[in-house]
Amino acid sequence: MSLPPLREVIARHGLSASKALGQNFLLDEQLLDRIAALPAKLGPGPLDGQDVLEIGPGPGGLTRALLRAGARVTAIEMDRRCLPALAELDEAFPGQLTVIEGDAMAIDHDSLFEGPYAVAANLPYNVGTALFVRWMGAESWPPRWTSLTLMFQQEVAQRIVAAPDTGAFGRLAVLGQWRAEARIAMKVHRSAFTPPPKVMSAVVHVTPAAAPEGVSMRVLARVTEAAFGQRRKMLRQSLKGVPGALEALDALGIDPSRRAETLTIAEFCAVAHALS
Ligand SMILES: C[S@@+](CC[C@H](N)C(=O)[O-])C[C@H]1O[C@@H](n2cnc3c(N)ncnc32)[C@H](O)[C@@H]1O
Repeated sequence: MSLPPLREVIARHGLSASKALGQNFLLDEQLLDRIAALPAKLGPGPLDGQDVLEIGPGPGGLTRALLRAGARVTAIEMDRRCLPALAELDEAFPGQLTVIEGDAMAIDHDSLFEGPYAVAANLPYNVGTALFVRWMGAESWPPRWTSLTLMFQQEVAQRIVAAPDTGAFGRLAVLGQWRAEARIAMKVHRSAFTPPPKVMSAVVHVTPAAAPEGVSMRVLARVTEAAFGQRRKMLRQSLKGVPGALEALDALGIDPSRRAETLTIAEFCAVAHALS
């Protein structure tokens, strides 16, 4: 069925963008359909008939693209002004949409679904990074989510997919890549948003991969936090406060005069394995 243009939905429901809620809306439906198609293109597969968690649907641009792709969408939105617009989508796609009013940071996402689910979101920067850390930091692996399709500021997206020996390589890269495939699937110009943000954006697509044996997430987080907390220092200095870390470097033949950003993710995992 044909839906009214998003611009009209926003005007009719008085959804002036709130800065405090990080609202920059996407209105280009072709772009939104391309984002919703990423799980089909890059894995794990088409969304048709699948459960999808969307955070921050706002006026529902990405939501309608996900619904068009045949997904069963559970959407968490903090701004109650958006609920009537989302109710219209529920009418247009009966039985496919559940809207939860609330703060996505305060909700246990796994408890919303009986089985696996994909995640899709265009989120404000601070909440997006915090949720990413939470999704990637799960103690048990593979996680219940099957993919993450997330809009970030381009600079954050680059930190997530960064390779060693680059300025962008740090804790987010290790977190995003040590047991997952993370890539920039699409760059999105700031002019695609209403209102346009100051910086460019990019969609990151993540699928879980096998976790290396015997590496504890907690220990890996401790090591990367210490190493990148003083990224300009040599490891012998930055890892001094992590019990056993310097001995682990020695046993693994990792030169302690190297700096954190020169270590590969496999080397970080080897250090964490030795300490786990
Ligand atoms: C960048 S806008 C994107 C809106 C829409 N998905 C789009 O692409 O046009 C971010 C949305 O997230 C919502 N939001 C912000 N913080 C949130 C939170 N902690 N939990 C749930 N929704 C949140 C905002 O109200 C807003 O609707």
